[in-house]
Amino acid sequence: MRLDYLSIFPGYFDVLGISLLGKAAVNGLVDVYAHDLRDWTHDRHRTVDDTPCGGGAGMVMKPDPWGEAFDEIIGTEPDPSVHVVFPSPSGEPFTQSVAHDLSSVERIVFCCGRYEGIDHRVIDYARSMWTVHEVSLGDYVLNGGEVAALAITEAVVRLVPGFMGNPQSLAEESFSAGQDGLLEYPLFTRPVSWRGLDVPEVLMSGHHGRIAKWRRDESIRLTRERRPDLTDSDVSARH
Ligand SMILES: COC(=O)c1cc2cc(CO)sc2[nH]1
Repeated sequence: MRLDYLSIFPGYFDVLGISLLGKAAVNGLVDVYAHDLRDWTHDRHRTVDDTPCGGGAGMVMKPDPWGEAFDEIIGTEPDPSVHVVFPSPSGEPFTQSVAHDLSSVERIVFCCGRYEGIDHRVIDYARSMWTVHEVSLGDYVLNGGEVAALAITEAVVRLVPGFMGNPQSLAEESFSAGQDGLLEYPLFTRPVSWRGLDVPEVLMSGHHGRIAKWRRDESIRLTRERRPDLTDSDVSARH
């Protein structure tokens, strides 16, 4: 998998050389390239923004540098196998399902906006050439797309076959298919007693059936308490 990042702050992506992602990059599972959008400007100030047409506060990212960067980094011919991701507060929700879909593609280009956002024609042009995902991580404001791109990257790359040491750990996570859309149950390890707090006895019983039931019940309880939106009618009936 090749990952490209287009940003006026490419340094954000130095972190991808660390930990698991670093290992994946080393063993050739993932190739990471960060690019400074200003490399495709031609004026002395390396200008990437301008005032919004129609007025309004702030600045908008000019389309020209993006187009020239696309030409050099991706190419000038349409190719639906290239997936271009625009993190955006007005995007579609980024979910584990989207992460799963992206984990099997060969190439992802992340376009990180700053200022008030990117001239919309950049997104329209990208849609005419590649497979585009405008995705939101949630209903909150960031100053740019870089942090969102890092979060999306981690969610996607950890699902790439061969990336995680123990694939079984993927199966039991919140939001993974195996959990029926429920939140993950509470986790415990040794010591059994810690600062007057004990591991639930059932988890030390060695009784696998009782342990599985306790975990399921906890997942249902947590989901009902914290994420009623996830417990739609038939799911709650099933539990
Ligand atoms: C100029 O701001 C951006 O490009 C921008 C991208 C994103 C993604 C967010 C979380 O979904 S908030 C946000 N702002």
